[in-house]
Amino acid sequence: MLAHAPEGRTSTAYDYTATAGRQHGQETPVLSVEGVTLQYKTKDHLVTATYQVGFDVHQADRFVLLGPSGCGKSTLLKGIAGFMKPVEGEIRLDGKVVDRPGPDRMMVFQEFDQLLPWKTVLENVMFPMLVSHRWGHKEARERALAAIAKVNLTKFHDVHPHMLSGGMKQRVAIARAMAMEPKILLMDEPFAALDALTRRKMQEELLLLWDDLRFTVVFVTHSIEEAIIVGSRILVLSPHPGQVRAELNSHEFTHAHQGGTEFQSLQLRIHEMLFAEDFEPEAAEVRHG
Ligand SMILES: Nc1ncnc2c1ncn2[C@@H]1O[C@H](COP(=O)(O)OP(=O)(O)OP(=O)(O)O)[C@@H](O)[C@H]1O
Repeated sequence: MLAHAPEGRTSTAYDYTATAGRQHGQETPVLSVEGVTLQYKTKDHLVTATYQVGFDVHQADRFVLLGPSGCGKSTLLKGIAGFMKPVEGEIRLDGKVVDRPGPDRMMVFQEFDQLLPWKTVLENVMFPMLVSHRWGHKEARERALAAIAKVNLTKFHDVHPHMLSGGMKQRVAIARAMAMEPKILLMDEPFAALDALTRRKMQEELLLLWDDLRFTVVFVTHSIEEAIIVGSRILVLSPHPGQVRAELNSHEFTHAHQGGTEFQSLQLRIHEMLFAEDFEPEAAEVRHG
């Protein structure tokens, strides 16, 4: 079956479900989003960005929020990060309601200018560690150097961001976030502005890093292909305002499967879910919220 059925129910089509995501049993999720509606109040309008969205993210999930432009993916990340409070529902991290930002949730953005231009790579990676006061200078330096080595930038630790390519800057941003040992890494279309080859390389590197460290990540994208490759689980959101259409497992797909029959069927199926005007979610595919 294609979809993950939260209550143990099953659905039709493809069998992509027997995954780690399903073996958590009673384990408390790292992140739990329940019936979350997020709104923006502007001078003239009330914009509902997401409507009653619900999902659980477990330890070591690579959880992808996938949906068309404007469906509220970034807004959901802002809610998880604690920058926005839901008008309805609840977001919990390790069981505690999220009501403010914290160093346990580190964000990596699409923008290349998320690094401080006047600081070197090493100083950039050390910066949040020093600000958080969780580590002293010496330890922060050691941790930063280790994180920089993990993303293969040791030779560049002393240079300033303007000397780096877009992909290298993203690796620094990832190293900076990982060095903080967040409970959850939040990535908002981190590779969208990269050229196709660099994007693919970055996806591969992220998966290698995950193989090594098994961190928990929520990854936003509007690319179906990227969602299938990067994600172990995919939450498919409807167009604006974002509502859950399905929750799928895709942990076994890598770049090597691209173009294969199963990969293509999953791509097509997700495409239908995303864009069919008269989409009727199968009961077992819907994650209520
Ligand atoms: N600061 C804001 N004030 C008012 N409305 C906003 C604001 N930010 C986003 N919105 C609206 O909320 C909705 C969701 O936006 P959001 O950026 O979360 O979507 P998205 O799925 O991340 O889109 P994209 O893939 O294009 O980045 C959109 O209708 C958008 O216009």
